[in-house]
Amino acid sequence: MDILFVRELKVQTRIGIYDWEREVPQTVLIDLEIAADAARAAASDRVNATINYQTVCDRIVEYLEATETQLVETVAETLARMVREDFGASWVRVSVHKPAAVRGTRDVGVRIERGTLQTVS
Ligand SMILES: Nc1nc2c(c(=O)[nH]1)N=C([C@H](O)[C@@H](O)CO)CN2
Repeated sequence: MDILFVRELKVQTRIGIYDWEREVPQTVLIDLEIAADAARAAASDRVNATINYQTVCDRIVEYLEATETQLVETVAETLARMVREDFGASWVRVSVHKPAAVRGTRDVGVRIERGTLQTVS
């Protein structure tokens, strides 16, 4: 199976386990890997034959800018469900990074995989 990817989509969202943390939006970075049939898309050279990664990014930004959550896990699960249910992906890997959220680190976060990645023999 082929993979569409998005690296370091930068979004402002209210996130954190402390009330003070969610008073102002902070930056999160989203990485996505989405199973998609690149050969089918290439055969027609039409974006409607595949998942439009611009549309996926727009949806994620719209959602996260409007929402408030405590955990990076909640964001990851929500985005994984969105990509699978709304965009028809059979498998997705989602990483949510919080840069500089913990002193002494570059970033912290979570990476999850949901669905089934079909391999072609
Ligand atoms: N497993 C998690 N641990 C923590 C999270 C989280 O989202 N998942 N969040 C925090 C704080 O919000 C942190 O980013 C700043 O202290 C701590 N632990």
